[in-house]
Amino acid sequence: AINPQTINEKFLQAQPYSFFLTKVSGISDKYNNTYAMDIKDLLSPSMGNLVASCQFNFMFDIGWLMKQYPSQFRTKPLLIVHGEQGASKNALQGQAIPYNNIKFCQAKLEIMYGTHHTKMMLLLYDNGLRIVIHTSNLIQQDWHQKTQGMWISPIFPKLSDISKDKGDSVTNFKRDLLEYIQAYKAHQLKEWIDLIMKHDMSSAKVVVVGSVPGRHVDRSKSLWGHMKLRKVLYEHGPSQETVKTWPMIGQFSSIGSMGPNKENWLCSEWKQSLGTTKSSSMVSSNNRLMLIFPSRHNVRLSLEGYPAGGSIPYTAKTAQKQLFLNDFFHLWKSEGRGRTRAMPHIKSYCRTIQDGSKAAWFIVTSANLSKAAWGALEKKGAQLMIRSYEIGVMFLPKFFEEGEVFPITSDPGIASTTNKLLLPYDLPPTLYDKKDRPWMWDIPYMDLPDTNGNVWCPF
Ligand SMILES: CC(C)c1cccc2c(O)c(C(=O)O)cnc12
Repeated sequence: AINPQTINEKFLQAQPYSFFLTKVSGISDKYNNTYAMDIKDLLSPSMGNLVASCQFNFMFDIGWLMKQYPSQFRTKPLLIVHGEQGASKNALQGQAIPYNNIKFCQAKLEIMYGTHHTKMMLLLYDNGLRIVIHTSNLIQQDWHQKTQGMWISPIFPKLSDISKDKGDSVTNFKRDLLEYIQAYKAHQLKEWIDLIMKHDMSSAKVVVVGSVPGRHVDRSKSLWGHMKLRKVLYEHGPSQETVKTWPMIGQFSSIGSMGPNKENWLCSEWKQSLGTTKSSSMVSSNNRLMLIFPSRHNVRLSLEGYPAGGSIPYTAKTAQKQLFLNDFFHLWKSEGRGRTRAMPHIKSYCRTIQDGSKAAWFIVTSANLSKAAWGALEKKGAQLMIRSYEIGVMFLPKFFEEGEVFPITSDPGIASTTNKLLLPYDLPPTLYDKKDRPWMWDIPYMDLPDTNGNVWCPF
């Protein structure tokens, strides 16, 4: 169906990638009726008869979240996995006082500046278990007028009790998901770990790419962050031959401090990981790295206006320390998806041929462009230091029987009649003009009004 009418038709149309954007209010329905889901769709009875759920996230509006569940599911057990401490932990728990079905699990954050960014739903139904890995906070504004991404798993059926099968897929999705959740070492997660173990995830076609805080050494160094990406590309990536001239693209909604020049981290270890190919991790430094990040005018002219920048927390202080990034910045443009004015909160990474017709791989993740999220090598590369919890999924052609590369498009009409992977933004990316500047959320913009006629005074 070109224009699916039901949630199930929408879900089926987006297979086998099952990569969706969130619904955006204020744009033509045609951009929301396909390859897009609202949170109410995800929690709808059409997706399954909910028995219990677990919500991993960073920001929560519990009252709003409960209203997104259909009324008959609002009393089902709900575990909230968060990273709050002290007073903000008490405030979060205070939000849930009216709901006796809600329990909490506090993810430990023992390294400074770490955050619990991971956004994931575990949805237990009477006939199986569904996993959603996404980029939206559980607050109304994150599902209103932003570009957000999600991967929705099929319903994984229960393993038959006598089954000796581990129920994993060729991408080791189940092993990696379990390893990620076990890394929390939280007793509140034990029942969900046991549930995951009891389900057959052999149909999962994506690879988990997660980050867990710590100083990871030896075998653990390649379990997380950009070193996991490097390992996956070394084992399952494109051949050096195929992609040697192909640029790498990073797209994100915040940026960390990465040293005074590109050789400190961005174009050394991080770019080396993105540039890894099958059985070769020689860094082809002449490959272009393109960074898609909203400019000041992208934000000003967005559906939300300057307030969209409240979710794009790049500070002038950090920007000032890394002006080399200005050569890499490209505008947020999503005409194909009708979302040029829906500011990105999605984070995605890929490697594509210059004309944007093919991709060697694609990742949707909670991870912004930061050492905290992807990790930084220390002790002469012997350890990978990660500050935050993150999770994303990687799409590799070989696991979708697509040969070595994906045909890609950013036009839903083309995607619905072909088997192309539908990207969230237009390709090739558009370089900033000379006078364009990246959005910074902590400086005033008084010279030009935004969509709503307002200026921005962040003091
Ligand atoms: C500076 C921090 C607190 C911040 C501000 C605004 C939006 C943020 C956000 O959306 C995330 C996230 O989604 O993980 C994480 N930190 C965010």
